[in-house]
Amino acid sequence: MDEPKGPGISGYSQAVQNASRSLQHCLERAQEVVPQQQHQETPVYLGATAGMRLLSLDNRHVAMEVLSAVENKLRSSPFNFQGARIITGQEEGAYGWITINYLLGSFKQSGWLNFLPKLTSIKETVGALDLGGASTQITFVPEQEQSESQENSLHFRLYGKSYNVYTHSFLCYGKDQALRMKLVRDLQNAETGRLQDPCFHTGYERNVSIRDLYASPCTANYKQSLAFPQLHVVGSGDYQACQTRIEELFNKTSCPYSKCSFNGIFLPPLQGHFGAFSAFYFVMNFLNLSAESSPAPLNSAISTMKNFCSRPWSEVKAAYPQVKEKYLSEYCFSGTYIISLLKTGYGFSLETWQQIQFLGKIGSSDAGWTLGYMLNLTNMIPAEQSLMRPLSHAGYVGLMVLSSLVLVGALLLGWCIFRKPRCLRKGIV
Ligand SMILES: Nc1nc2c(ncn2[C@@H]2O[C@H](COP(=O)(O)OP(=O)(O)OP(=O)(O)O)[C@@H](O)[C@H]2O)c(=O)[nH]1
Repeated sequence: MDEPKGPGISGYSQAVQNASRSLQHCLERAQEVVPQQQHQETPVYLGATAGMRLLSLDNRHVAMEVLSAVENKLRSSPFNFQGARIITGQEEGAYGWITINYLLGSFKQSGWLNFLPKLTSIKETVGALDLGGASTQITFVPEQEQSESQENSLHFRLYGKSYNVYTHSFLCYGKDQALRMKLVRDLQNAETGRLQDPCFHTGYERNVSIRDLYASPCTANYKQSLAFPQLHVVGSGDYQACQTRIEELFNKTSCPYSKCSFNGIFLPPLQGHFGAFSAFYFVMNFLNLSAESSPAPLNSAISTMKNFCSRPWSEVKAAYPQVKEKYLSEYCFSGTYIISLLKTGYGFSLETWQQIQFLGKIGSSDAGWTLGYMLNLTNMIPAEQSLMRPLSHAGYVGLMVLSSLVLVGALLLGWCIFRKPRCLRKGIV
């Protein structure tokens, strides 16, 4: 779910209306895709993510109202509605990891092997990097089984194999909330309502309501009374300066563990390949930095960003008339944020950057937490590997013929024994 607007009845009712509209759209689409005779038996679950976690922190009552409005709508749909809830950051990380490894066939060493040769030639599971609007998750199987931080460790038993998984969800570090956090930090030194921002293109201007900016729990701590009600953001298109400001969001000063990502959060050494999806993919794909076979090296990603951020807004707008202005205007910030998060936040190096693959879909399925959520709720992934290997078509036909022969033989034997004792005497059997 996209993040809700800040407090104030109008902001919240707007959020409820938006949620209701998106849901209506989803339901209409689902009714087209699922054959009508299967509507009643098709289970529907709703999981809400960090936008709703933030709303719940800010105003639990309103968050529950939003959920119950959504529930009512789903209950009146023709589908078999099973429940709506806000999932935790840990769950979001875990389900994203389950989704991509399920689709890549890492649990059973089969699946969409031909679609992603780089990731699917790997025998181990693949780590998951998810970037939303309000939170971001990193999940992978570290080399060391013992975790220094229990709150970051999960244990799964899937298809007869045990997995000790590291996961962390950074609330407020989704790209929309990160932009808000950057803006309120920039505002701390501002004397007027005009802010020069290197993360937007030159010639780009945007007004941001100060009230909205401080409305999120991610920015509330920075709240100060300002003489102006609006912030006037003016782009200056400078990747390096933008990166410097973004990096201030990652506090690397103290770490109570042997190794941390940022803000004192434990992070074991990065291990193996990673699939990066959701906004990681939307942004890197737009910037042509997501090629499946060989994603651009970190250095070329940085030069692409330098070049892109320095382009005047009028030129960018003219070059991409089909892209929504909200997304287009923020690609400079978002691309820079992604590089900083991966490099400075998580510590990907020039070498380990090459282990990341930006994924939109795997086969025909979206990479994201939702499939993993459904697989879990519908018990589609067994804890133990089935002892019987599934039969091939030829094996199945052979088995059917053999069973038929045994059945006929048994009937014949029964008939001989109970009805025609002379069969035995004549030595038929
Ligand atoms: N460029 C681009 N951005 C998109 C698109 N769809 C969504 N986004 C943005 O990508 C970010 C992630 O969106 P979602 O994947 O819906 O994630 P979310 O529900 O906000 O995730 P949480 O933070 O966990 O709540 C948000 O900032 C969206 O505004 C798209 O088609 N193109």
